[in-house]
Amino acid sequence: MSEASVAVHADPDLLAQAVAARLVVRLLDAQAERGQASVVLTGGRIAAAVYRAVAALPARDAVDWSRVDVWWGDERFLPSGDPERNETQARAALLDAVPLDPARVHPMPASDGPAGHDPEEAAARYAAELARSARPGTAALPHFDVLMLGVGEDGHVASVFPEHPVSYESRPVSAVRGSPKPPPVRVTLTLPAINTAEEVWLVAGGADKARAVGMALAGAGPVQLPAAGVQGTGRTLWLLDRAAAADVPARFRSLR
Ligand SMILES: O=C(O)[C@H](O)[C@@H](O)[C@H](O)[C@H](O)COP(=O)(O)O
Repeated sequence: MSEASVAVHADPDLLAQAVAARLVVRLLDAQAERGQASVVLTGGRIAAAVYRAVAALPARDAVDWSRVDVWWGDERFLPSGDPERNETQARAALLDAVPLDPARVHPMPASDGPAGHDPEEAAARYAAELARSARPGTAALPHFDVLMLGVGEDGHVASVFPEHPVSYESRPVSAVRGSPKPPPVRVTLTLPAINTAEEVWLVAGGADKARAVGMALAGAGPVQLPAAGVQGTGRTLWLLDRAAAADVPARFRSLR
């Protein structure tokens, strides 16, 4: 497990640009090392800005997109193509613009898909799809080179919400009902699954995130503040704009 580190950028736009540049480099490095790369996407405003910034980067063409696996950390359980789905947002902002292998793009099931209107069944199907991509006999999950997370004002990550039963869940994928952030029904990777990623990046911009970010870095409990329970196996990186970094504890400030 890795110690957290913090990088701060002047404003949300520069934050998105910097995360986009890091993401391209991370995918290139993974492909240089392993011949392929895998990324876990998230939803929300800052994630969409990052995806648009990657699409606009000339260096994105240096990535062999046909050898990138794309997974999602969480999804809003809505019909396929719904504009509120994290998948729809990511496709519009980035995925439709790069030559991915459709077989390597792994959206979470939609509410009008083969799982029917049953988020538990959708979670089970996604867990099975992850397990099929895992190295035989080793694990229930494939290797994730980088897993990106937005951070909610309440400290949620993916769709793991504070004090919600999902924050105690040990299976890798869980249905979520009664989400405090709309829509109420979701599917999410759980903290134990998120924490198998080699690098986890928590991306947050804006003053309304400062409290949650500060408390997570100060060592809050993972049930009270799921962002505090996130740790990549190789690296845990908080990527913030100045406003979101306002309450970062002093011991991380010296690292900037
Ligand atoms: O489905 C979602 O809404 C997300 O995956 C969620 O975890 C999001 O990343 C955070 O709520 C931050 O979202 P913002 O960047 O929009 O604040």
